[in-house]
Amino acid sequence: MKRIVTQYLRPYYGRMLVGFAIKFSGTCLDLCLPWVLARMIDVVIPQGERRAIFAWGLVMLGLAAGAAICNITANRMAARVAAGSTQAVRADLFSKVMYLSDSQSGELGKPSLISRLTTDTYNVYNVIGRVQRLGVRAPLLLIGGLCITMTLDAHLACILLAALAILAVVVVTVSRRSVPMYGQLQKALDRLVMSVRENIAGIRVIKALSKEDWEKERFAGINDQVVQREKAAGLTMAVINPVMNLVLNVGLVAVVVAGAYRVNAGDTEIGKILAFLTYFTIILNALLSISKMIAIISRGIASADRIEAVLSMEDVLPVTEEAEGEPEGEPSWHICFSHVDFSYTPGKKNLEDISFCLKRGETLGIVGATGAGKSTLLKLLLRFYDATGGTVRISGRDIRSYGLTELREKFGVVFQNDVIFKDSILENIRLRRDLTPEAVDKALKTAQAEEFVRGKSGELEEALNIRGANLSGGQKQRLLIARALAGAPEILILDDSSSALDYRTDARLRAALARLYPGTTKVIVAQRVSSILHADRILVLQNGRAAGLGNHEQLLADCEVYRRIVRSQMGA
Ligand SMILES: Nc1ncnc2c1ncn2[C@@H]1O[C@H](COP(=O)(O)OP(=O)(O)OP(=O)(O)O)[C@@H](O)[C@H]1O
Repeated sequence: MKRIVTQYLRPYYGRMLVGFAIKFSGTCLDLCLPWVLARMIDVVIPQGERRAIFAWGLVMLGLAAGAAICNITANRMAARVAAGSTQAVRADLFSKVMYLSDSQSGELGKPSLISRLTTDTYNVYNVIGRVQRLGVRAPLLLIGGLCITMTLDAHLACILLAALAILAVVVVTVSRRSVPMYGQLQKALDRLVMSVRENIAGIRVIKALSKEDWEKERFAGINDQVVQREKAAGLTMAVINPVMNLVLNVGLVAVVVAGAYRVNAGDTEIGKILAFLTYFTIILNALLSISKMIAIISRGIASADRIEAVLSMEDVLPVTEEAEGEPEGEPSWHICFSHVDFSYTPGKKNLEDISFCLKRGETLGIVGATGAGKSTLLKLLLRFYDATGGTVRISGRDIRSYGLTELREKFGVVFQNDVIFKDSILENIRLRRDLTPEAVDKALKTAQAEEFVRGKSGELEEALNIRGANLSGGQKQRLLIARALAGAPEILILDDSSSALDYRTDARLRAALARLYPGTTKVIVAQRVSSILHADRILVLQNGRAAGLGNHEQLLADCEVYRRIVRSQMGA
């Protein structure tokens, strides 16, 4: 919570101080009202002077109106501060999430990141608002009310103190039990979000394998856990209100009975008893508000800690100077991997001693069995991860010496199962970039997407469904390739992204790429040998190691793994 208070609330310190002062004034006015009422009944009305009664009536009206104006003003200021500061927290958290490395977001988990951005920021909003609205008011009503009741009638105040003690014990006991319960509930909700996300994303697979019942059972288990925890927390909290009402009513009866005796004995007056009853209600409600505030604060602190854990994550991909004494790479090579090793987890090398270089405009094809490390190699090139050994260079410079934005601007990328947004075809290609219509047309033409885009309605403005649900697999791939090409990238990366194209379209795509983007260096991962057959260099990966590097003919002559792949796909 420290960072929220010192960083995000700092711009609002002044406004919050003014808000607290206004709230303080409004609460003081509220506290004066019952005292003035007592004076009216005990002193002013018995004197029978109309003007005095009228004047005191006006005082009461003024107090009530002043209190209302102050409280409304302070509450509105509080709402603005809570909304403004939470907006800043959410914006920073969102941009931090955008820049987290793959390993960091994998460690936290996507569902947890989603709840940090949604539920947790909402909890923080609630705390900031609630503390401003009640942080001054409730304690002031409690302490101020107690002081006034002491001066009104110390004997009756003892009844109030006894009721307060009982209520304090109940509130503390219940809060101690319920606060950890809400923590547990939040964790169960995280699991629920994760399950929903997985199920919705994989709904087709679930249907295809007729696993609906199994998934329903699994979901019911998680749902049940949420319900149990909600119930446990709810049932515990359910004690507070009825006990509070019971204590309040018994206390009021005791005050009325004791008060009646004292009025009869001439020790006090009716007005004071009436004022006392009002203070009694005010004080017990203040205590209840404080207990609720404590519950909201503890939930908010847990949420703020989860948010701060993300915000304070170290940058694991810092930009470095070129290492001292390290020879600059040969700038005539556009991309150069030199003895690159990489492990996702210590102890197991997922890539080992990978070396290859490409000139500007050349094409590298990468083939290998599933899990051989093809996508991992691309992730190192894009610097989603840093190599654990060796160097990756672009234009002779270690990629770690580029700023991440500068580096990634060089690329046009299509990953496996990339995302189509719920937007028009044009926006899906442009992605808020400042592209000329000619660049978009050229990309569409190269990606062989023009005919189906124009064929659909002739309009690039046509809206697409979320995840491109109204497109076929091949159409989606062509659109994604057009998106990657539209920015005229220095390097084009295609990760198994023409697999859904028929052979003729795939061949036309390769020919157009060579003709229209001759200066773009292409790195193409493909399961189909035909897609990379004509590449200047082909890297054959096997269990993270290079089993062969060369063009098609060289590999056919020298590389048994490649020969096997070709034989299995194209026959002898
Ligand atoms: N985030 C990750 N954390 C840990 N291990 C991973 C991670 N991603 C991939 N791996 C492992 O690294 C190895 C290489 O994976 P990679 O995705 O690079 O294979 P690939 O050749 O692209 O496979 P495919 O053709 O199936 O896409 C695999 O053994 C995989 O289990």
